[in-house]
Amino acid sequence: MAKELLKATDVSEVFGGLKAVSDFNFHIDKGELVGLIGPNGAGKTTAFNLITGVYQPTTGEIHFDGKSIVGLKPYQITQRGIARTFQNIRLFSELTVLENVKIAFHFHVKYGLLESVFRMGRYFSEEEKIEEEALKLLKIFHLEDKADELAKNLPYGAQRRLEIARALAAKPKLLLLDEPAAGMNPQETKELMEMISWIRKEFGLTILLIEHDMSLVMGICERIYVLEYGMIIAQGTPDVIKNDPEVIRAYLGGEA
Ligand SMILES: Nc1ncnc2c1ncn2[C@@H]1O[C@H](COP(=O)(O)OP(=O)(O)OP(=O)(O)O)[C@@H](O)[C@H]1O
Repeated sequence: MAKELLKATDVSEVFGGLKAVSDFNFHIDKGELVGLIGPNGAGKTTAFNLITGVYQPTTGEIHFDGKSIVGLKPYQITQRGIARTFQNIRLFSELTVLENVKIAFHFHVKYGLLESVFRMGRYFSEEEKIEEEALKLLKIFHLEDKADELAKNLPYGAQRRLEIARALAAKPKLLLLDEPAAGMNPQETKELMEMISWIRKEFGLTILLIEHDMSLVMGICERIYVLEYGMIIAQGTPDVIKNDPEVIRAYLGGEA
């Protein structure tokens, strides 16, 4: 059996009087592709914000790779190996497509200040390596022809793909995708699904995704958690979820 990579135990998050996430217990094993679904306001993005250190849990524990990550800052959690994309795309809009990916790589390079000032030695070889790796990622996401365009000038679907490419530049073990297919047409969504499956294998990733597009969730996730009012009301394989009466009631508006 695969080893647990992420585990949340009795996690709650209270905003004022509202329990946005309540007694959240879940786990993701290494290599799994797991979906997190639920109606608007169910607490999905709050769960992502708790995992990535944007919020601290009011109560409960979160372990990543066997160690607690509660209390760590978002950048420390990125360094531990968790990267994410956002529901509202957050790119450096005035930078080029290539620069957006190269910036993320820079978190991982090791060269001293003097070397970078004088642009000598290791700096050059690191820069060349970064550019090469960034271009490789752009190719995976069919963005290599757009490398020199400003990020803001890309069509919406391409901006979403660029966000994933940038997240991968942080070399994560766990990738969190917040509505990656939002705003995409069916053809773009289909291509995105193939890309997600491919990068998982290629990079040995574990993936947790929030998505409203049921064809995507049911098509690629092995396991799904369903949230309603901050609580997990169901979990299981796509077949189990599709036929769960609680899910049909809560999420699909009563239609079988
Ligand atoms: N920073 C905050 N302060 C106060 N309330 C918040 C905060 N963040 C989220 N909430 C509330 O917590 C609840 C869960 O919100 P969240 O954004 O996590 O839901 P969601 O499942 O991601 O919804 P959607 O599908 O609409 O994105 C909502 O009632 C929301 O208004």
